[in-house]
Amino acid sequence: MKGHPTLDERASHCFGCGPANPQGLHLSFEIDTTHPEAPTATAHIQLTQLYEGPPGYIHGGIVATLLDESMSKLNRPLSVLAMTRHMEVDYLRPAPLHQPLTLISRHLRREGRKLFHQAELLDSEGAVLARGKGLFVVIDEKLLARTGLTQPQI
Ligand SMILES: CCCCCCCCCC(=O)SCCNC(=O)CCNC(=O)[C@H](O)C(C)(C)COP(=O)(O)OP(=O)(O)OC[C@H]1O[C@@H](n2cnc3c(N)ncnc32)[C@H](O)[C@@H]1OP(=O)(O)O
Repeated sequence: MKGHPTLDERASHCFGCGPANPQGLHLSFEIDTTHPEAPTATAHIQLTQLYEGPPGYIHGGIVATLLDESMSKLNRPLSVLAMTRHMEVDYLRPAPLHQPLTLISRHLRREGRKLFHQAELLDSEGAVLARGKGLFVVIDEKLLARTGLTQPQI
């Protein structure tokens, strides 16, 4: 795969976390590996009207994106490359724009190639606004190669 960019080199336009995407969310996560088998990822966010769905609130698709991105950040500390295979979202309360919110994900369990994660979007009082559960499937070098990428250092 010499000559092909690594995944990290191509990830800078990721809508969720890529610094080079001017229209992206620019999410930045703190990863806690105090318990290496159960890492967590936390981001502090505050979204503008660009992401509005119902008046004053975050669009539901963006809420799903936040949860998905948050869960995806658990894969590297688990030393795997994995993609979302399935996710479900509980929209518990409308998520407000212009207010500080917290995004927290945690790894639940692994069954072979299947990683089960969970993520929550919380308001400043700690109330859960949305909860996602995700199945991420570990991908191999062959799939990565089909996308023209090479393995990053993990
Ligand atoms: C490269 C890393 C990039 C990181 C960027 C992160 C961005 C944020 C995260 C994302 O949004 S990723 C983008 C959205 N996801 C995708 O585009 C993935 C598209 N799907 C695929 O490419 C393939 O489906 C995938 C590589 C994930 C898996 O394909 P496979 O053919 O290797 O696996 P398969 O579909 O057979 O499913 C694997 C296992 O999951 C099981 N499974 C599927 N759906 C299930 C379900 N709903 N519940 C429980 N198990 C389920 C399935 O039965 C099977 O179980 P077994 O291995 O035990 O046989």
